[in-house]
Amino acid sequence: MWRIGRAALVLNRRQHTRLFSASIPGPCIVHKRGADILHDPWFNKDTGFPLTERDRLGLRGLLPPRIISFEQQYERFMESYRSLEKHTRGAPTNVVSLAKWRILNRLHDRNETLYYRVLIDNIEDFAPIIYTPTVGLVCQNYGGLFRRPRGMYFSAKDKGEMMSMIYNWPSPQVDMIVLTDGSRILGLGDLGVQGIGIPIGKLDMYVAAAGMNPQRILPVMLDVGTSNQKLLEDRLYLGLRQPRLEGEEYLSIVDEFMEAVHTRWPKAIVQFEDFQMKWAFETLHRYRKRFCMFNDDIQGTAGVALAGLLGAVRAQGRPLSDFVKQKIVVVGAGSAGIGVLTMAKQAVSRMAGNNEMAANNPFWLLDKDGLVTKDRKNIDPAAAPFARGFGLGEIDGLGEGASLVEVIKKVKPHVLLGLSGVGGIFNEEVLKAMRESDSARPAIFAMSNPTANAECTAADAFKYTGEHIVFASGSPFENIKLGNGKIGHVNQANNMYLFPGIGLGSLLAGARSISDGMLQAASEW
Ligand SMILES: NC(=O)c1ccc[n+]([C@@H]2O[C@H](COP(=O)([O-])OP(=O)(O)OC[C@H]3O[C@@H](n4cnc5c(N)ncnc54)[C@H](O)[C@@H]3O)[C@@H](O)[C@H]2O)c1
Ligand SMILES: O=C(O)C[C@H](O)C(=O)O
Ligand SMILES: [Mg+2]
Repeated sequence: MWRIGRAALVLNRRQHTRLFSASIPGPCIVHKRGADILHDPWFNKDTGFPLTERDRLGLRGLLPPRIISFEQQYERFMESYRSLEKHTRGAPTNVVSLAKWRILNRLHDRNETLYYRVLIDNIEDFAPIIYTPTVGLVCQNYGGLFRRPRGMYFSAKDKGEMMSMIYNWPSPQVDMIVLTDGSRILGLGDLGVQGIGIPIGKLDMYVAAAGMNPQRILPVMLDVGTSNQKLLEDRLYLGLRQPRLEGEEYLSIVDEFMEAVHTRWPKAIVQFEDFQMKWAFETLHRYRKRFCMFNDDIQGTAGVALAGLLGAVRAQGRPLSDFVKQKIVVVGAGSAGIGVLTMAKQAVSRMAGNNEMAANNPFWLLDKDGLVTKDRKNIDPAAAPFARGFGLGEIDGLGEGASLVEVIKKVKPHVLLGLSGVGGIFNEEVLKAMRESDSARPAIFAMSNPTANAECTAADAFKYTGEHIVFASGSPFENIKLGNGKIGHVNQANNMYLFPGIGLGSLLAGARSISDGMLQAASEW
């Protein structure tokens, strides 16, 4: 599926050129003059302005005399990027990644036309820099990296002001908004206002992969405080220095924002991103019938994971209808894990009929307290539908809180899927236990981000479970050389292969809401 995803990304590149060139400011009315144009990344062409435009727009004398074409500027940027790569070779990965992010971010802040052309043409190289995993590092260091504002910030201090604030955004039309409150950034936890890096990176993928007009996207941070004590004590922290709001006080901020944004742009699509679990489900339930919105961590992830689960059946050389016979162990019962199981259960019910599902529950769900069963005390209502202990398909000897190794040894699952946020929990013992899978090609999906939070590396999965596995991860890993010329192929199971299509499809269809059926269709496409 994800290879198709890449094809879709590449396909979009060609489409995108048409779309993008259609949407990027060609001959348009520019109401700015002189230095204001040079300082506006939407309109700036740097040294590419021809003499006629320099005269007409009051730029003569504000640029070096020589006119450098777009293509020459492109080559010049790529040369400086490749030179950076050469001169940082051997430096620590984080240092290199942040240096690459900085050179791309400077271009983004200066000349968006050139930036998106460069990004689209080099998407496989640059996605891991402007998106996962590097974007996680950027969010962690945002206080020191911040140079030029991008997007809008609505804070708890703006209560009652949002309806007027929304008109401060310079673009008359906004199609796509990615919104976060910074409460669960990737697997890095509460990063407060520094989480703005995620909406910016996600929207870059909308432009690069779906051809969205960069002048009609809007990254938004809802700064409702943070529970991250380290940030509250950090002198460079740019957000509200207060504990994170809770309860109705919190929801009133989100309510006011959603009202304000849809007053100005009634058809704007809002993607909720990286909200902590309780608000991820609550806000999805609260808004999905009133606005065109979705939660990417719950629904986008579910779509991508279902695509991968169906792809794993195909990779195991079995008919898709065998999906209902797949035994699937999911580690992580948060917004992502529950989202995946909910969609997978819908797919099984659709394929096999509800009574079959009850009889042979094919899912085992674990969280930080082990296997979730009906004996769990104070079970999370979201996890309850997946608690073991019902139906005839019970495998004896697996009680409440059973460990992952116990579950694998008893169940011999076809699929082991991680959305725990905890790096390395698919350790050698777990991965070796997967050798006993009932599948000739067990699937291991280490979907947590960023890389350090992946449940296992690709190398360990191939090394300990064997070279016949189907492997996918949330953050990119290189393919593995297995020796004798054989390659262990690594897929990327990331919702970036789904949300650009969901947003673009909803926009082009003029959808008033985003249904589960749309996400199912996207995952089966
Ligand atoms: N690949 C993707 O497209 C994608 C999409 C969404 C989320 N994610 C990643 O998934 C991870 C979780 O996201 P979330 O929103 O569900 O987080 P969350 O905090 O809502 O849930 C985490 C879950 O993992 C469980 N857990 C924690 N430690 C555990 C352990 N040692 N063993 C078993 N379970 C454990 C917790 O009990 C909780 O149920 C993050 O790293 C996130 O980046 C990846
Ligand atoms: O941001 C990503 O890379 C995927 C996902 O939305 C996540 O929260 O991990
Ligand atoms: Mg996310």
